[in-house]
Amino acid sequence: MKYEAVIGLEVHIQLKTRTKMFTRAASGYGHEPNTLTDPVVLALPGALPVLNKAAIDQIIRAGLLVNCRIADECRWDRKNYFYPDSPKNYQLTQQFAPICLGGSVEIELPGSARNIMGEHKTIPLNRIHLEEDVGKLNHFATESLVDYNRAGTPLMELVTEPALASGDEAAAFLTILRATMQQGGVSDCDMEKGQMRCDANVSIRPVGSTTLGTKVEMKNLNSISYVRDAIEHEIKRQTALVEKGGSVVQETRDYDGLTGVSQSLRTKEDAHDYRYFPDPDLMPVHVSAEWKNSLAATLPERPFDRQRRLMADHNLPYTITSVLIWDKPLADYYDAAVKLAGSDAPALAQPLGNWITNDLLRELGATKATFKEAVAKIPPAHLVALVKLIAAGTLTTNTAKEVFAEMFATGDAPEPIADRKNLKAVPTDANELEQWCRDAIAANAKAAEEFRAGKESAINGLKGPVMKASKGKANPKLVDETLRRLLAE
Ligand SMILES: Nc1ncnc2c1ncn2[C@@H]1O[C@H](COP(=O)(O)OP(=O)(O)OP(=O)(O)O)[C@@H](O)[C@H]1O
Ligand SMILES: [Mg+2]
Ligand SMILES: [Mg+2]
Repeated sequence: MKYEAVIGLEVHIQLKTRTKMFTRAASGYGHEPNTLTDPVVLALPGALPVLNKAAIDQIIRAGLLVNCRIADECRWDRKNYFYPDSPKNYQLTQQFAPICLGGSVEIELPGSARNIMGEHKTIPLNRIHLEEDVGKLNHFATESLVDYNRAGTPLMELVTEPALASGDEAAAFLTILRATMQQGGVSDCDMEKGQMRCDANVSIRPVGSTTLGTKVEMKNLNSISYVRDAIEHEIKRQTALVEKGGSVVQETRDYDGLTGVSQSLRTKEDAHDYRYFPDPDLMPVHVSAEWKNSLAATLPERPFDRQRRLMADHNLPYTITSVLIWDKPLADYYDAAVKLAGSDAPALAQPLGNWITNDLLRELGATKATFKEAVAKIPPAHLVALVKLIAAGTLTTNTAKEVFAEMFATGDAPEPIADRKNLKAVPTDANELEQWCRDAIAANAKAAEEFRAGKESAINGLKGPVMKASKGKANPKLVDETLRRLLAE
């Protein structure tokens, strides 16, 4: 029998807010242990929570970015359990009335080659709710110490429907989700800092079956490639088990990304009973249409929407757009440049894309400069000016590269650089140019003949001698035009 995998993800993302969810204590990472605390975070007797509106703003923005319906009202529940990372023995969450309902995420699967767009699929979501993060246990040789700095940080939990089919799909999902939330300013989603964490639920079923198999939840997956590996590993483990006549037991497993080995953490028998109940200290939150709309107005274009627009409006190839859309400042730079190109945009849109995704990024990599520093050196207007000089034939691709390097080094505009380095094609006397062209045709009768017979590339054999006669200073565009005119005579 053939089996297929069914996967559902639970993704926790820390929301970017200045302070914690129910108190004024600061949110942050990398501080001295237990310095970002106060009586509310530590759950000292008598401390009462006060909701941070910024956390609700952020989760509404997150929900709108992934097409959720925003509930008119959401409420708070206590999820009760004892563990030393939680100072108050319960976690505030939204079990029964979450703020974001449904929704979907568009993913792109890997294409057949790097330069070919992969298939797009829509993954339905179940909900997104808000909860508070817990503290962190640090284990040493003989003791464990708890750091409550993370406790109380606003944390969204996004839950997908069981609708993904492979580790690759899960990786594609997390990749676009991370970019969308980063670009929307919802979170930095740095997985190494624990700002984005994922649990993967995996089951298998016979191909064609519509009922779900028993799921296993894989926890502690702290990179996208570990999620992909853990899922593939778990699909193999379950398939082998079932093929041997065994059956999958519902359990939580821990996957070690370094060794690629998983082990059972707990099975269904000791599954938690969290004794959820409404929190008596917090009021329900009402979300008005005005509140929602004002947040919707602050959202950026989503990456795949942007890609479709760039391809449709500027005829950009997939290879260029698939570099731009993952990096908002880079794509914004491109948009700014095209806007400045004005009526020349149709001709310059693609060269601009090439210069940004090839030359600018190469220079960034080579100099280890930040993008901000690069933009300070080469503002979009300077790049547009450079591309215009090439289009006009004043610079050749080669001389433009030299100018570009100097632009990056000095922050100067291209024109003065081309002047002082004497790189501009010199406006040649039309008669002189025509004479050089006539000489080249006469001296290379064979190439001329071939061109006239339809061999387009033969004209290059005539351009060389003309450029040589001009000592490299002739305007290549004019040379091309003049040669064609004379050859047509
Ligand atoms: N049979 C199944 N096979 C694969 N995935 C499943 C299956 N049934 C449910 N899932 C997925 O498991 C996840 C369940 O997450 P949810 O947060 O609702 O519950 P939970 O894991 O029990 O709760 P907790 O937040 O306490 O871990 C969802 O992503 C869902 O799509
Ligand atoms: Mg969950
Ligand atoms: Mg779970």
